[in-house]
Amino acid sequence: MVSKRKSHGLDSTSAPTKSNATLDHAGSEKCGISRNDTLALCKPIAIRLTFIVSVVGIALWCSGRSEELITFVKQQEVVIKRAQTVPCSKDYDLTLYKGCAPKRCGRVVMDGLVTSKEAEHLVELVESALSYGGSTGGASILDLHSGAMSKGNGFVNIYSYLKKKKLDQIFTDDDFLLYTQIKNRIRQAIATEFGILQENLYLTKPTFFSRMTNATAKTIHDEYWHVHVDKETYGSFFYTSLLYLTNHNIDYTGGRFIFNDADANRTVEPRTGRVSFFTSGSENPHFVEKVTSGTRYAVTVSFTCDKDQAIRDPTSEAFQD
Ligand SMILES: O=C(O)CCC(=O)C(=O)O
Ligand SMILES: [Fe+2]
Repeated sequence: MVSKRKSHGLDSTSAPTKSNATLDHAGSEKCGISRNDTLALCKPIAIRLTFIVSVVGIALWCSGRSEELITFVKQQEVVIKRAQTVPCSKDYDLTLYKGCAPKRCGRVVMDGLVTSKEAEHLVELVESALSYGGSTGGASILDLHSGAMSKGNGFVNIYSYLKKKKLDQIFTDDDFLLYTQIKNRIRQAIATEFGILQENLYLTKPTFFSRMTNATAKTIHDEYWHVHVDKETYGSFFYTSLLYLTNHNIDYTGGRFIFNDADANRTVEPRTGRVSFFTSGSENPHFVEKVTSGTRYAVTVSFTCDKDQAIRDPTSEAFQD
């Protein structure tokens, strides 16, 4: 998606100059005719190209999307809080979910919620799980709650997989406790920032670790770079949070998180321990830029206002099922 949108950008800005230059050159060489004739021949092509470029430009303008790239938070910065309010979509039922659905929408980035040590511990945890699996393509997930883990071109249940292979379960009670403590800190921060009671916010599924690389996608599950709206993609989400476990431009290149706003693309550059959270409706369409080298780790932890969509905190009970 990134590359697609970027190529649109080229079409609408630099393409006219580029195309005309190519035409001048290739046209006269190929035709083997005089410069005047070449100009006459190339004119209709140039007109056609100008037309195509204008249509693409108008289409972009009509879609209300711009190619401008604004850095919302840089990797090197340490931010206590950076917030942006955006007008809410109509995706929320404020009557049914009074006191929880957002009356004010937006996005917030905080660096003080999770320590580097905690983030590093989570990387070890996900790495040890994925050593038993991992996607053949560029995106692997591990869902602590359901046990779903990418393996090859599909998924296995990590808990039953280890049991079947008579291997020790790799997560301890302390690992689950750490996950729950972090989840509670994020839930508190979301509740404070959006002016709601944290008791009304429930953890919902899927909640998963992700590992992204530049490996060629083998299935649709590897294509993490498409613009999407979490409320549409996952159904139950009201508030999405992302905890970054590694650093953009240090541990990997590419892989920035991008809000695809009407006036610009706004990037959040991942940093170890950085938490980014936002309302999950269509006011916050987003995608992850393709990773170009290295490995990107993150955790998606999301919340719903719908009690029926609540899940319990993952615990070692998962092994017993
Ligand atoms: O990892 C990220 O930065 C974003 C992931 C995402 O968009 C999602 O889990 O829905
Ligand atoms: Fe998302």
